[in-house]
Amino acid sequence: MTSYDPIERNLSRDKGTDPTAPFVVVKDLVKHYPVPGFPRGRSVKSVDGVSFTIKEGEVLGLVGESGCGKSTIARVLMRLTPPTGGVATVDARNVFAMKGEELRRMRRTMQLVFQDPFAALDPRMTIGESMEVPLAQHGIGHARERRDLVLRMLNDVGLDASFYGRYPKQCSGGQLQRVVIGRALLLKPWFLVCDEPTSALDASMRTQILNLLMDLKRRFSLTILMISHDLRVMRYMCDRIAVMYLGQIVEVAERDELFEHPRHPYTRALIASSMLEETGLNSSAGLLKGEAPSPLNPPSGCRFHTRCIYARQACSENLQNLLQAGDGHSVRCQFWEHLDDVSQQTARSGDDASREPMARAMSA
Ligand SMILES: Nc1ncnc2c1ncn2[C@@H]1O[C@H](COP(=O)(O)OP(=O)(O)OP(=O)(O)O)[C@@H](O)[C@H]1O
Repeated sequence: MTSYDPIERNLSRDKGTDPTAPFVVVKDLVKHYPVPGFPRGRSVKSVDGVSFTIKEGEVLGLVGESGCGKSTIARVLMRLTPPTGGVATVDARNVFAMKGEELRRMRRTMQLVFQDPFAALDPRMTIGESMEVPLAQHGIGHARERRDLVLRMLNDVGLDASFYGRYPKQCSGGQLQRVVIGRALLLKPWFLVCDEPTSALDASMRTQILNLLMDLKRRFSLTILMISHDLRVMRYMCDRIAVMYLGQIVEVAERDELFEHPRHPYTRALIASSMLEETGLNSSAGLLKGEAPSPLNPPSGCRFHTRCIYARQACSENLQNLLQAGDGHSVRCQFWEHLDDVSQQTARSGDDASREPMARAMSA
């Protein structure tokens, strides 16, 4: 067993990496799940050509409706399931090419925090035992040292030493999420992927856990990919936000830029929906036409065109690329520059009641 060196992480980060390069680079990521019983080539296109970067110390948000592929990106990045295509590098190391000892070390530096802390912990093990498992798996410290590290980490995540001997059923959801976050941080990761870390918690707990994550990010110098369907979480936590729709990113921008000048109709609908929800109005009324199409057979052209109130004929015909829209803003909509005019006309005309809530929310 090697003794645990808390600065080992920083030493290995310094080896020959360009400090100005993005820390995480994901390029053309594809994950298709074959459908059993269907002819070859028929597959669920869960992630279909996703690219993004994350700077060191940055929190990038990934937001979109349920089923758009957010968790799949997390699982592929963590090597829990193989990609169908694309490249991902973390600290200039090709994550998908790693094998053996290199892969084992990579797993230590990239950690995933899941949505449901109850499912993430073994109910038969005490909190202390569960937290010590990854330390033992990675050969960190002796039994006594591991116990000390866990007790220190419990304190770091705001729990007292009595939690060491408790079982999960003796803890609340918020306390268990603190345990799960602490367990991930014990391995001193560089990169934390948080997949809906607060969606199983009530509103007051949610804020506490988000505050804790922000505090730990600073203290542990973390780079974070924050996954959520909740734009309020994104606004609170993230430096930049990528919006996903049906396996693709439709817009990426700095947080304030995204909320103040959303350029993709889907982002606009999501923001309007979130604002209506906050004011207690029916958040789904009139904002998006119909249901999201199946990822088994995504629409041609712009995938959002079947639900877009601004869609034109060309939207179903042309393959959409992510275009630079200025100010570090990228958008996958060829008509984005006209959208402000169109929303104003829609708000003025008032001829379609179903569009009014969106127009009102947009101009608020
Ligand atoms: N193992 C699998 N086999 C087949 N299809 C899958 C598999 N895992 C996910 N999918 C499909 O891939 C699509 C994306 O799922 P994913 O869980 O990544 O979405 P999500 O945005 O994270 O949604 P949620 O927030 O509900 O988890 C969905 O249509 C889902 O049914």
